[in-house]
Amino acid sequence: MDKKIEFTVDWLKALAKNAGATGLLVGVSGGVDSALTAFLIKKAFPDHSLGVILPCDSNPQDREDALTVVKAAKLKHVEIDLTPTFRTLSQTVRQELENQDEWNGEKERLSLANLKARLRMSTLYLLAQNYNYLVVGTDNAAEWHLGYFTKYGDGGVDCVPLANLTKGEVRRWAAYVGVPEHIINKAPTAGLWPGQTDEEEMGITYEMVDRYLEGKEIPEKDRQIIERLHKRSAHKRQMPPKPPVFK
Ligand SMILES: Nc1ncnc2c1ncn2[C@@H]1O[C@H](COP(=O)(O)OP(=O)(O)OC[C@H]2O[C@@H]([n+]3cccc(C(=O)O)c3)[C@H](O)[C@@H]2O)[C@@H](O)[C@H]1O
Ligand SMILES: Nc1ncnc2c1ncn2[C@@H]1O[C@H](COP(=O)(O)OP(=O)(O)OP(=O)(O)O)[C@@H](O)[C@H]1O
Ligand SMILES: [Mg+2]
Repeated sequence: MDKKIEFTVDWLKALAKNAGATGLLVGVSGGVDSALTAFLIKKAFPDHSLGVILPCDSNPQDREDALTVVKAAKLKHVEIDLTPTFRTLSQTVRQELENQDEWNGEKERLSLANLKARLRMSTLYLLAQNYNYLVVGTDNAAEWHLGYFTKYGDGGVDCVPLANLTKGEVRRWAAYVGVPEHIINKAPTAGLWPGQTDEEEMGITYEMVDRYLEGKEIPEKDRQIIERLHKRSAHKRQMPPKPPVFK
């Protein structure tokens, strides 16, 4: 594991160097994926790495956990509360569409959740240019394969160092580098609405997705869920399509 971690840290260093960037930053949520990423960027750039805590109508415990992570990683951090921005923008759009009787209440939870992820992305890029850093993503292999991320939200990043790691591997690497145990054992959540958990929303457990990605046998119904989510999210793993040249 030591060698694999070193390989990933070297990869991050080379990526930044080739881009002319002087360091790396990551949004730190209090979950294990960003915790591991926080430790990796600190290893890559001990003096030029930044953790960014971005509460957005969030559970206050997430902020506490994020502070625990940056402290454990000895990572410099900034905190920017996006709650007022989120409320202003969402209420402005909602009011305008309600005036035209076009606000889709059924889509409200998801559309506003994705807005939170995209406000975080915009904030991370503002900071990235300020510091001349790259934005490091936190998607693991399961999230990447299923498309369980917001397009141009948490999916809008400069690199995805954990994209080959199953959730189990993320937890093992996290334990190895020193992420606090209660962060590793938390139920994975996007934290986009109260009570949200990844496994409930995806309709499948990480254990099953990991087994599938490792080429092991899984029940047929789970395989179907994975393949349906993978197919449906193909557009998120590609550049936007353009029409063929008209002749
Ligand atoms: N075939 C296609 N070709 C090109 N574009 C296509 C498309 N189908 C949809 N689209 C576009 O994509 C949009 C839908 O994609 P998107 O906006 O991502 O939205 P969607 O996939 O519906 O939702 C994002 C999911 O990721 C989860 N999430 C988000 C953020 C963080 C985390 C976490 O684990 O922390 C999880 C979130 O809870 C939710 O389940 C559509 O509104 C449309 O604009
Ligand atoms: N409150 C937040 N502050 C800063 N970044 C955040 C916040 N919430 C989410 N993010 C960013 O969005 C990413 C996607 O969240 P995701 O839930 O997949 O990862 P995680 O919280 O690190 O781990 P887990 O999946 O186990 O909850 C986070 O890793 C982080 O980079
Ligand atoms: Mg999370």
